[in-house]
Amino acid sequence: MEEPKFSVFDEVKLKAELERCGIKHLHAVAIQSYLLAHKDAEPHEVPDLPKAAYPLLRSHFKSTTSKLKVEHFSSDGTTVKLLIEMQNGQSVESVIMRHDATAGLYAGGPRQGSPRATLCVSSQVGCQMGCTFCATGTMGLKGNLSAGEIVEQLVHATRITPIRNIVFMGMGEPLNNYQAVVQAIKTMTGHCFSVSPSHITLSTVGVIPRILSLATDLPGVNLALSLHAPTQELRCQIVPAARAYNLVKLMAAVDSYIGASKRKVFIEYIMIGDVNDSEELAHQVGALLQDRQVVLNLIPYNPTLTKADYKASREESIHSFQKIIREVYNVRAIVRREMGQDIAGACGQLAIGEYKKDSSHPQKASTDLPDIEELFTASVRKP
Ligand SMILES: C[S@@+](CC[C@H](N)C(=O)[O-])C[C@H]1O[C@@H](n2cnc3c(N)ncnc32)[C@H](O)[C@@H]1O
Ligand code: SF4
Repeated sequence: MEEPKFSVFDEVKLKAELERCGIKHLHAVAIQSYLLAHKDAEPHEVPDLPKAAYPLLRSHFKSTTSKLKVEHFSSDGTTVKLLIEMQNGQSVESVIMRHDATAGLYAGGPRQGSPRATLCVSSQVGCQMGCTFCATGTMGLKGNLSAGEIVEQLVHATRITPIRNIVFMGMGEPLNNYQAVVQAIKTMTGHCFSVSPSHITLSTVGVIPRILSLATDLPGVNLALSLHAPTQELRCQIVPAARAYNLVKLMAAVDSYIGASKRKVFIEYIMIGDVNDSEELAHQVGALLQDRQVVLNLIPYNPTLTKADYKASREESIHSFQKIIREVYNVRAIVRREMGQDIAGACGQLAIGEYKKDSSHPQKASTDLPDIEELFTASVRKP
């Protein structure tokens, strides 16, 4: 079998290989930048690159180790889902959401700055946490992505449209692939991509020991906690990982994170009809979150092919839940507008193969990409 190549967007590996050849670190950035701009470049085309690097890079010098296979467009033209195949044959999905059409996104806040897009990246193939409402959870864990493979999702997306915000809310639990995620974020915020740390949000189901190290390892990056229930008992029913990570300890970890990072934390709460959306639970959520530096995001449940017989909360239930939390407990609470549901590209709908929700929507091969305006209006223009 062919030896796997390392991704040149895995900065740590690239620098180590260059160092072995006695070549300076700064060339790593030159190589990455050139490959970002020139998909099919050759080593000798990179300006000022020492000749000694050519043989080393020739074997690794593909713009990406992964391939963009398919894009799906949402019918309203705001969302594009990318299917990306790794060199080992496994695939993940990433989703681009057009920022100026997005309300309630985390990183960078809604409608700020230029109309750039938000990219939702995957950190694992599948996920071992098994949340009862999540399509990715039904897959189990198939593998971890390398730092380079995580960054390459940004490379593919950037070739389609400039990306302003990145959310780790695709497939996988980022804190279960900690080293690779930390390394990937360092590369994304480094000289080649220059994404602002405050425009990156990492979402976790609550892996306590890693939450505690995040403030030190990724200062300036936003944290979102998928809470979904205000009591240990209910949380265990819908989020199996809660059995290992007790709610009292989890909230203590969030407090430590807020203290160390001096940043507010986003709390995600999926709204499942007749499961966790009663007024009584709204009071419990309010009581749990009041006096903490948090913003609550209520996420209407997106239909998935999980075993559980869930339905989305009714709109009235979501609004009375939100009202109680805001007005009785003075906690900031936002209802997140979901994008890309019709292409199974919304939160929790990402899955591969037989785990996938059917989507009979416009698809396109990876070659011949349209420009950005065409891309985002392609589906609405179709007859
Ligand atoms: C897919 S997860 C990935 C990040 C991380 N594993 C986590 O759970 O936070 C991103 C967000 O999607 C939410 N989610 C999962 N399944 C969902 C569904 N069916 N409908 C709405 N949101 C869902 C999760 O709760 C989480 O807040
Ligand atoms: S919600 Fe997050 S942690 Fe839970 S199964 Fe899905 S990806 Fe994994």
